[in-house]
Amino acid sequence: MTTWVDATAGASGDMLLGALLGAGVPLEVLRGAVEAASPEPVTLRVEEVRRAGLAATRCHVEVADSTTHRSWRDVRRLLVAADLAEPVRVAALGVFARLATAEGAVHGHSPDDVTFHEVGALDAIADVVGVCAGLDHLRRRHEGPVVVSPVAVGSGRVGAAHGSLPVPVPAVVELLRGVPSYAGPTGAPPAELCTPTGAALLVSLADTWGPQPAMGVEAVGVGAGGRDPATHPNVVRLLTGPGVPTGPSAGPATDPSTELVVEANVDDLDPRLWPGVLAALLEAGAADAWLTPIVMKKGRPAHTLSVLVRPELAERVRAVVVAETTTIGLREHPVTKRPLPREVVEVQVDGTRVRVKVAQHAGRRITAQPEWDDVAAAARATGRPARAVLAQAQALAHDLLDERHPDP
Ligand SMILES: O=C([S-])c1cc(C(=O)S)c[n+]([C@@H]2O[C@H](COP(=O)(O)O)[C@@H](O)[C@H]2O)c1
Ligand code: NI
Repeated sequence: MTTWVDATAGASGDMLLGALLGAGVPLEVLRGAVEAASPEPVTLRVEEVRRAGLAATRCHVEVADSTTHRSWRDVRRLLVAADLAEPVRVAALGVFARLATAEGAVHGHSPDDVTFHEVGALDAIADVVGVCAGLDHLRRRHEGPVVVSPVAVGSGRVGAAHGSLPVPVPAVVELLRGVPSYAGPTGAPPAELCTPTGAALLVSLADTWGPQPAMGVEAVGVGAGGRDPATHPNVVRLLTGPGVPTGPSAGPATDPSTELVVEANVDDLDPRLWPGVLAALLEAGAADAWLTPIVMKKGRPAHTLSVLVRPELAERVRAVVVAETTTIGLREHPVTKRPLPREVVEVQVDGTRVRVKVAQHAGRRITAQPEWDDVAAAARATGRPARAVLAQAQALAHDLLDERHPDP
């Protein structure tokens, strides 16, 4: 599943929240994460609005007036202690680390000494945690890359704590180093189109940058900004749907695609580190990562580490292999991947959600495999044996799909 974020009218935290809601993320997912991370009450209020004639979703982040200034250390402590799903916590920490590094660079401080005021108030915590939770929700159902368009940053000047700042504001310039950005829609009045929080979210979420890739769009979210200039719709759009291979083999999403296998033979890594290496590679976007025991040159017992990855995510995988193992070189070869058509459905086993991956061949359902992490969680929650949960989830998925698409 591909996600494309259209930031050609700019981006801010609340615009991204609106886009995620419009693309089908339940408000409760965002509220749950925001409430878990906020030290003071925060309300998310949703309103259907128009921007230059386009229907859009406005997410208002409402917080009580507060004079509390929080440093990056304070925000980090809040996020580490919050009752958040681990991937959401890691993503939110990454976004705030980028903000702190950018603010530190601009003001000449170390990131740890950065005090957020405008950028670090409660609404920014809500924006960051809410967007990370919303994207995590989409990705749990559908793995796949996030592609972000070139970012419109705006022009002119904006009032901030330091007086009037030039647009793009200095923190945005730092955050968007090396990624495509430009002033924005022709004829747009001078304004700040991309805020530091919006920029930090975009660079953290993006796997790659560019125009909409070939994809079969299914869900569309249109997130409204606060202003409504007549020159262009002040919105972020978020599109999701299956990626479609292009080029000579273009066809449906399940056509063969070319991926890379990145490999290294390693004989000198503490074996207790391997499980963490494999987990970090999957976290970085690898489709699979595995070890094969081998006997290497000089009769040394060793492992071949193999990682299957889409080309656009290969750079992240290379960085993880080099950082997490002792290898000083990599081998790579292209492979053809032939995925069967599949979808993920959700069933409830004794009130606990279990995702089931259902694959087809020649137009018929051939497997329905519950996600093991969900089965283990449901077994823990219910006290039932995991194999009973697994069998029930499988049967429920077949029942659900029989109702939806009865076999001819
Ligand atoms: O508060 C600070 S230090 C601050 C720095 C900068 C720099 O670019 S440096 C910019 N701003 C402005 O604050 C508001 C709020 O930003 P959010 O990301 O929290 O929405 C925005 O106008 C920034 O340009 C503040
Ligand atoms: Ni600043």
